[in-house]
Amino acid sequence: MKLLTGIALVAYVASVWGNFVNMRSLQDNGDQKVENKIEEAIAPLREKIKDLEKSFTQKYPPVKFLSEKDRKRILITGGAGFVGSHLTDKLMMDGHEVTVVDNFFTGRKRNVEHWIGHENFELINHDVVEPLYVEVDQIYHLASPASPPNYMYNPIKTLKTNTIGTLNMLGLAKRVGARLLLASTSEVYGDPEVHPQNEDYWGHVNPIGPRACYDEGKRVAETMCYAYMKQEGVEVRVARIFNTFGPRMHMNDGRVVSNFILQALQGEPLTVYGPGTQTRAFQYVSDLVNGLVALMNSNVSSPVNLGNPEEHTILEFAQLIKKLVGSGSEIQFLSEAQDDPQKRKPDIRKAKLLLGWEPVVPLEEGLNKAIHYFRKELEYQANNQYIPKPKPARIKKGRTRHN
Ligand SMILES: O=C(O)[C@H]1O[C@H](OP(=O)(O)OP(=O)(O)OC[C@H]2O[C@@H](n3ccc(=O)[nH]c3=O)[C@H](O)[C@@H]2O)[C@H](O)[C@@H](O)[C@@H]1O
Repeated sequence: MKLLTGIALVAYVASVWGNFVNMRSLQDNGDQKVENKIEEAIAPLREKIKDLEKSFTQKYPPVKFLSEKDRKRILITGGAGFVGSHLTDKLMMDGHEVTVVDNFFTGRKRNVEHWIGHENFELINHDVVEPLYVEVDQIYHLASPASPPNYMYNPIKTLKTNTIGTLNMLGLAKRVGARLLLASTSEVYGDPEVHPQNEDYWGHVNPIGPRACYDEGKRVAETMCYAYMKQEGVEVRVARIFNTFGPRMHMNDGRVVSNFILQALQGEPLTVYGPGTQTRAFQYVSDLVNGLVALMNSNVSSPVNLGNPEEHTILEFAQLIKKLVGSGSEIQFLSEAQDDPQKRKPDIRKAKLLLGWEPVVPLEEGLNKAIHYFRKELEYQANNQYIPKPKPARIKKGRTRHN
């Protein structure tokens, strides 16, 4: 009896197992088919993703490989601005790790968007007036509006940026043992009584005039650098930057180069402030960037002028831009700007001697590049303007329309 029950039980289990196996294989077949179909459908998508990944990794400008020993972690404050973004390009292409900090007051994401996603690049939306905690080897401290209309727009903020902002960056340099380069300015010489201006000249600045927020802000920023150097042993570099121009200047920058080029391109009058006899010497942005990097990596801790000594009157400059653009614009004389420096030209003997640096881009070549850039910007603006489409008349069903 026991044997019979056992045989019946085995037979029952065998039949249940058989059914189960049959059902599983049917289900497996069904699942397999579904899986195959899904696989077929997503295969082209997989290919597309691969292509996208490829184009994504290929889209960055070429970056040198640097060994751990040579690769530096570099912070650029104001790195999304006009000069900062060109410096970002140079340091990224040289193979360093670059962190850009910008509050986007005058900087723009567009200036550095070609690096977003790169493993060596980081973009932080931050105002240097607040402390910052990052680990870096070098700090290029460029954060500050630089164009007179921009820095006069909110003088208190300009002062805070150049004083509290610089203190914060020096504090960071001290904490992490980084070297800091301050982007100072030819404006520390004010309306100069010495011509050309060398680094030993103490300047002639009106401390309560409209430019003072920037001029005095930068002067005290220099003072802070040397106080941190003497008291705390922070390594500092100070670049006194003279008038600089090039692509990525903001369309509304308000400085003379972008104003004249945009006015000439649009057939509007070129606005000369005063009689146009005041002089400036203009350097192309790539020359400045090379000078900044050379200074940072030198052993020169005292201030160094970086500029192009080719001097022109503003009127000559207006005529040159008109000629290069091929523009029929008039020249319009407006009232003189208050405390406008009457003569400015850098003495760059120190940079030549100690850094082996001098500008190499001729003025007309640089201007042609800037003209090309602004022409494209105007086209970009024209193509991206929002023009609202006329709304179709709303017809409500079931009701008579009264016109
Ligand atoms: O370009 C720069 O890097 C420098 O620009 C400014 O100094 P500024 O020389 O006054 O610069 P601009 O506003 O470009 O003016 C240059 C000259 O052109 C004149 N100008 C400006 C604009 C304009 O439409 N028309 C015009 O005649 C100004 O009155 C001034 O005499 C900043 O104050 C500096 O810190 C900065 O280093």
